[in-house]
Amino acid sequence: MNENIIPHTFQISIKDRRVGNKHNSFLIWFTGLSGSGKSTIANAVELELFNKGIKTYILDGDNIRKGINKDLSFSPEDRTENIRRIAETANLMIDAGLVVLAAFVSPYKKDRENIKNIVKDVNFVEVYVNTSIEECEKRDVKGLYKKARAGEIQNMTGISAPYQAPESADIDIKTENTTVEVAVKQIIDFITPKLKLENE
Ligand SMILES: Nc1ncnc2c1ncn2[C@@H]1O[C@H](COP(=O)(O)OS(=O)(=O)O)[C@@H](OP(=O)(O)O)[C@H]1O
Ligand SMILES: Nc1ncnc2c1ncn2[C@@H]1O[C@H](COP(=O)(O)OP(=O)(O)O)[C@@H](O)[C@H]1O
Repeated sequence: MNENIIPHTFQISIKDRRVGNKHNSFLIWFTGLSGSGKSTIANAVELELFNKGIKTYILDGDNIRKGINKDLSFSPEDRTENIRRIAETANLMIDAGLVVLAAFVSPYKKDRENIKNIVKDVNFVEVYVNTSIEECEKRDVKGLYKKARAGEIQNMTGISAPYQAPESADIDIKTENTTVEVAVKQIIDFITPKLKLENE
């Protein structure tokens, strides 16, 4: 019963951890179709941050859907639960003082809104990796679109399941006319002021 769970107060706080790391902690959330470029851009942003001494971690399909969420499918209900668990995991990592980069299709607006409730608005940066379905299908990095067209994959986002595009993402990257380098610069420029601790 939830009312019987009484949280402990530990001596080391989120603030202590942030001061120890010399930077703020928050979540950078990448949303977009499969093959839009979420992992490629998140990876390049992490490399840049890591080289500046920022403590980071990437959450993506490989470490989540093959581990903690391996029981979940691509039904709307399971996608909602997928995003909820990832947001809770990210929240712990924010608490641990990290800049977390999360790259998930996250096709439903209400699920992305719920992330803000879990990690709090101030800790949430939304990046829309805005690539058309035509381009993603042309790239077909993993051959999934071909399989979806052949009816071998159900609920494929953009083909047989919806993608609800963000209307006011913090950063909107149109990868069809933006290089990875330019996208990384756009993101780094946006988040740099957020890395600063209060009273710095
Ligand atoms: N039906 C269907 N729809 C969309 N994507 C599919 C599907 N089946 C498998 N895949 C592969 O799983 C990756 C998406 O998982 P996510 O956890 O990001 O999806 S979601 O946020 O729960 O919608 C996605 O990875 P990315 O290509 O990195 O986006 C796909 O490779
Ligand atoms: N401007 C760009 N930004 C990101 N990826 C790009 C861009 N142009 C081409 N690509 C290619 O698109 C593919 C995106 O794949 P990936 O990053 O795995 O997407 P996702 O994680 O969204 O499924 C990669 O092969 C990448 O090299």
